[in-house]
Amino acid sequence: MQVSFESIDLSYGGQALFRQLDLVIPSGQFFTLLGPSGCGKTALLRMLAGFVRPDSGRVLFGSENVTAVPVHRRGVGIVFQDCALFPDRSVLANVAYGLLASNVPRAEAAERAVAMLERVGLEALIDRAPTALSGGQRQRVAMARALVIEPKMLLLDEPLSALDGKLRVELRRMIRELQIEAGITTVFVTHDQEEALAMSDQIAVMDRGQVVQIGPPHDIYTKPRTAFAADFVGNANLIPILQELSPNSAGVRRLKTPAGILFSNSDAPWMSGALLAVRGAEISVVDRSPVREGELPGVIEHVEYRGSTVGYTIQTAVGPIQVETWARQHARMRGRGDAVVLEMPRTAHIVEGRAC
Ligand SMILES: Nc1ncnc2c1ncn2[C@@H]1O[C@H](COP(=O)(O)OP(=O)(O)OP(=O)(O)O)[C@@H](O)[C@H]1O
Repeated sequence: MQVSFESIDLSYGGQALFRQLDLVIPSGQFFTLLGPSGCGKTALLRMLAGFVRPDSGRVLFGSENVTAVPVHRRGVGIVFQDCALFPDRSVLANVAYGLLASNVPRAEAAERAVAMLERVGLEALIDRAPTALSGGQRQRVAMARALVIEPKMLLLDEPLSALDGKLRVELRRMIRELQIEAGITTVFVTHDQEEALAMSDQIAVMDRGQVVQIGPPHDIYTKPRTAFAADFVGNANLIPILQELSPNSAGVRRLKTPAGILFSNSDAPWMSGALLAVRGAEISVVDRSPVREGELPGVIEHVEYRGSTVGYTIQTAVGPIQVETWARQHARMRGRGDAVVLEMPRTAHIVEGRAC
């Protein structure tokens, strides 16, 4: 089912959060609202659930206007960060609850709840109370409870943020598999860019009540439109562009920056105030002199060994540049104070100004 927001206005205490916001979430997609705290992602999700009504504008499920339809009549499954399970009922009773509330016969409700609990790997724990489960297990119960009612849409409000590293990765995979199996339109709220990139069909990047870019993860990462999107999704180095010069003989764009001439294959237009967004993982650290076009000299200020990668902060004429290199076993690690040259990638993308 396609979901749309049409000309939404919403203010809190006289402060406008959304002004004429339009957004379409295509049917069957895993669609992520990604942005920093306070940008309005939860408010949009709550509008879909029916907990919040816009001051004006419409929320549509398919072609049906649901703006005034209450929560319990919207037919959506919701998973919150804190699960919100009934603590005094068993896992099975928690999952069967929604079915019984919509008058599914008891035996059928139990059968469907058990099948769903098997699907999330909890069949051995159906008699336990939620208080006797781990955080990850509780989120599995919450997913089972949301999906067992065969909702029209699944809403996920930072469901993984209370969990730690490995478990998060395991659960995000399970959630994505369940979503693909059910083919259900899913709206996922997160401020974690890696989670958004790993799970989504499409990501809407939000900044202060506005959707600044929508696209598949690869497009958002490789072709951010604004400095905000480039920096929020994947921590780009942002370098001011003073002027565009004539391309080199291979047709690669040449951009004048305060630290010399850099290259870019970006198809985005250059305009005053534009920045060059360069991913740290695409920069090579080399020893070379003299420095050529497309390179930046610098001095290593900070080194972070991270196991599979090494992060360097390198001071240059355009300020500190973050670089991430693979830490292969025999690769030479450089040290603080080393003078180096940065080979800047042609994949650097031109973005509109204003960082986070
Ligand atoms: N019930 C409310 N009353 C007043 N202001 C509110 C209310 N709900 C949200 N806001 C404000 O609206 C803005 C957006 O809130 P929202 O919860 O949607 O942000 P968010 O992007 O989900 O952030 P977070 O990641 O911190 O949850 C915030 O500035 C918040 O303070």
